[in-house]
Amino acid sequence: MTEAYHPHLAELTDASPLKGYSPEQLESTASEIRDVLCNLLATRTAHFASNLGVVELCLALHCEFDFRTDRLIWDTGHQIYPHKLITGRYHDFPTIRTQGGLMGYPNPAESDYDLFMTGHAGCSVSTAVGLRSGDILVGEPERRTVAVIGDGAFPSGIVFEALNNAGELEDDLTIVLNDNKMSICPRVGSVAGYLDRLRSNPYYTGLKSEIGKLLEQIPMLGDPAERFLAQMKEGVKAGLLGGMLFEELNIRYVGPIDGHDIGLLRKYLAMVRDMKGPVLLHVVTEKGHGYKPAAADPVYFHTPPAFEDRDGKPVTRKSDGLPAYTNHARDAISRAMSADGKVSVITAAMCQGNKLEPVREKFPDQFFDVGICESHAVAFAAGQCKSGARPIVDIYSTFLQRSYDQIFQEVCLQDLPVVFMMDRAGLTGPDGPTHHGVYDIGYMRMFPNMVVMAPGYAQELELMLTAALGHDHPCGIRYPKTSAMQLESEPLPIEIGKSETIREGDDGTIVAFGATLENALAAADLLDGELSIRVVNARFAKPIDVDMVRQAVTDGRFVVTAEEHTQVGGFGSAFLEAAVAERLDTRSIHIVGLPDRFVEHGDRNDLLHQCGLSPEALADRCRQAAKEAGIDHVLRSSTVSAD
Ligand SMILES: Cc1ncc(C[n+]2csc(CCOP(=O)(O)OP(=O)(O)O)c2C)c(N)n1
Ligand SMILES: CC(=O)[C@@H](O)[C@H](O)COP(=O)(O)O
Ligand SMILES: [Mg+2]
Repeated sequence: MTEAYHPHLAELTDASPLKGYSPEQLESTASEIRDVLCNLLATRTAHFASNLGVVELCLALHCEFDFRTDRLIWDTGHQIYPHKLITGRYHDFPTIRTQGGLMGYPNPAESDYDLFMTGHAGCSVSTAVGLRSGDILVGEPERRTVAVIGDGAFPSGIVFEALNNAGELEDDLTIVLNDNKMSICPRVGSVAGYLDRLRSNPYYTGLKSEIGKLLEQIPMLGDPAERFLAQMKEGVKAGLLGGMLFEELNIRYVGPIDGHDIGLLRKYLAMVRDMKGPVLLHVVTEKGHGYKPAAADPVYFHTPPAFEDRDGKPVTRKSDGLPAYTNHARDAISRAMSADGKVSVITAAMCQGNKLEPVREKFPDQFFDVGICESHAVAFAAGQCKSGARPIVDIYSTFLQRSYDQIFQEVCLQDLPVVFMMDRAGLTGPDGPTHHGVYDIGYMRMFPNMVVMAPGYAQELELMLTAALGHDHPCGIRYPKTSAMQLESEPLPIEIGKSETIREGDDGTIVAFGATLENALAAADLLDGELSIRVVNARFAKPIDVDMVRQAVTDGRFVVTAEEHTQVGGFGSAFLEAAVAERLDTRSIHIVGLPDRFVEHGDRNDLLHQCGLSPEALADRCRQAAKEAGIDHVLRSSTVSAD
């Protein structure tokens, strides 16, 4: 990056100099930040529109607070780039979202300015209330606390749990609601409607204080009338001044104010900073502000593919490759909804990520976007199911973790046939540990009645969805963020609890669960001439195909299980449990999955290789297993070469 173009950013080893910047210098710094963001998107996919929208807010916050001691939590954390740029990470910024480089989310390991590594929406107010309470407990009440939460994250249920607590504790707290009318798609729900009404109120330019003064002048009459009038006055005041929802929860409401006017932001941040108790400052911003194409299409520019800007026109490099599993899932869901009007699809604010926009248009009555409210999404699906509908819950594996108790109580305990499409199951790559979906086999297979399956290739996904919709119990189907292999041969029909052998072999077996099948087949090809490897497409983690387990352990000399999931409690564990139940010799079983640690962000294929799941790594694991099993594969290869 050329520092000459970003002189202010280049000098900011921390944010403290900002307090001495003139308005002109702050505006220049804002321009430098936007220039860096555009440069980044020329190199790789990243969060773009959200970051463009908080540039002024970020600068104003760091002018009015000192976050070397004060507390700042950015909800979700995808809009953290300006914060990183002004807190000493400008020079490292080109490494963002690459392995070993900066994370694309807050990361305490990078800077004391980052307090929590986050990527899941909705928790900022809770952690901020906790930070404030903790600072008081440890005798550091001088530390101020700020949570910045977007209007998409705001309806998350946990936010109202936090407001409920904050209103009672009455600890000093600043909540900045960044309202840009957008989640990833346009925001949904009645909270969105309420915020629209608040936005329609005149900007907080002092007019409200005039109204307040006017109301105070209304004369009080006798007792009964006085009480009525007092209530009416409060009602009129709240109605005129807005924010009644918050004021009623004992959270002071201030706003809405223009979130791109640094001077105005500073004025009101200074005001709310010194107010007693919890205060919500409603800030109105434009997602994508400062780059016209992003402001015009903030959905596309939420995390756009890398693009070159040519005279204000973004030109994206053409993406090649086979359609992603997500495309096949969307098409299968669409066909299922077309075939049966009782089939619904429920997304939790990920219509774009789930590629469901065409489904939303084609089946408006069967499509439900509940916002970033995954717990509600699952309980809502259970309710639909109970009524005889057939809901498909289309939620990323990692975000579905938020619904753990509803999957247990509202779905599995009731044995309701909800279908869970767990997208992004596996390593998501640059998004890193907050987004890797690597625990779902573990958390889903523990519940009685649940079926857990995974397609190993494109055609299998629709077969599995059809089987799930025809199954009268809960089902989870997991698939990763990658293109889907096309299988040349005709797939076997799906039979619950049955696997399929894709390739025969005598020395050992790779049992692949899900999309790892592609690399397992490639590994077997690499071993041709050395080892004869059988490859099984497991299809089910629960119920696991016990006959397959028995055959794999007894026919060959070793078994390698492969899954894009933590080794702890995943498919390999299920395989072992079945082998033990069958009293098989488990010494020949090798489990390949993710290690019991948080896998960092990076290129997905690099991470797969480092975790032993690339074709090369799986082939090496088979060589090691063969050696342990006493198969002298080197001899075999020399035998082969002797022919
Ligand atoms: C629990 C959870 N569900 C879904 C997501 C996916 N997600 C990331 S950002 C986003 C939209 C956030 O909207 P908002 O809070 O308004 O922030 P903005 O991008 O508008 O600044 C969503 C749905 C997530 N990060 N966490
Ligand atoms: C911040 C967030 O959670 C989303 O923007 C997420 O990064 C989207 O992931 P995909 O790009 O895989 O849809
Ligand atoms: Mg928003």
